[in-house]
Amino acid sequence: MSLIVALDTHSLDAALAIADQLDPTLCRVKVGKELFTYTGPAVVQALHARGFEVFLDLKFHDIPNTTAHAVQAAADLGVWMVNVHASGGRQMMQTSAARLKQGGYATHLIGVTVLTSMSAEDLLDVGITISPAEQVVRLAQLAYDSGLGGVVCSAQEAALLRAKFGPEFLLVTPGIRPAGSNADDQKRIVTPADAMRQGVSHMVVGRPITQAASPKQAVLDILASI
Ligand SMILES: O=c1ccn([C@@H]2O[C@H](COP(=O)(O)O)[C@@H](O)[C@H]2O)c(=O)[nH]1
Repeated sequence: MSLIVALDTHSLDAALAIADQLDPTLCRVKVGKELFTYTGPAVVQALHARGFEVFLDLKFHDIPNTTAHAVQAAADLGVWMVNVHASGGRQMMQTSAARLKQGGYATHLIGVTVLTSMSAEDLLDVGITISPAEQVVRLAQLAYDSGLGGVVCSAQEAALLRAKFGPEFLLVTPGIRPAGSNADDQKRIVTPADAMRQGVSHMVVGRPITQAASPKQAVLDILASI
């Protein structure tokens, strides 16, 4: 199991101020839509220069051709991991996975299942009448069949997916909250220790680390708790 710190900040300087308190041998970092939209590839290059492996969390969701080219563009930046929305469908995921394979890229491609900010009620609003866990399994199966190496899900669904897809399938889980910390906008939350027990491969933690008085100590505390 490894830790990924979500650097959700509004500038290169703000992101690097946090990254410079972290140890690339203890965690990876995640660059998401906010930071990447402000900085572009410069932040990825700066993080690589500091020795971090980067998960570029842009959650691509478009027609197959566009998505596959975007995935390749991410891989050309040398990122460790990139993702697409599994709800973009089989052809979109297959085309993207094939592009990485043909290009010989080492970048991991994973599929977002159901956002950890969504509950059963939220799914109903968008016309999905099954539970979050059932929808996660459905989309994870599609991602698996389409040749992706793993999924983004909540650790609440991790044990189910681990049993179904085996030890190599990557289970990347945001919505991690150390006991007693604020859930913020996350709805399917799990503590680091429980996530570990459920068999996740990578846990993603943002605000509990980036907004801590000492991000470095917050990382150490999470690692000590698992
Ligand atoms: O289902 C998902 C997919 C992605 N995320 C991203 O993870 C981090 C979580 O940050 P916290 O501050 O720990 O809540 C954030 O960058 C999200 O964009 C997610 O939360 N859920």
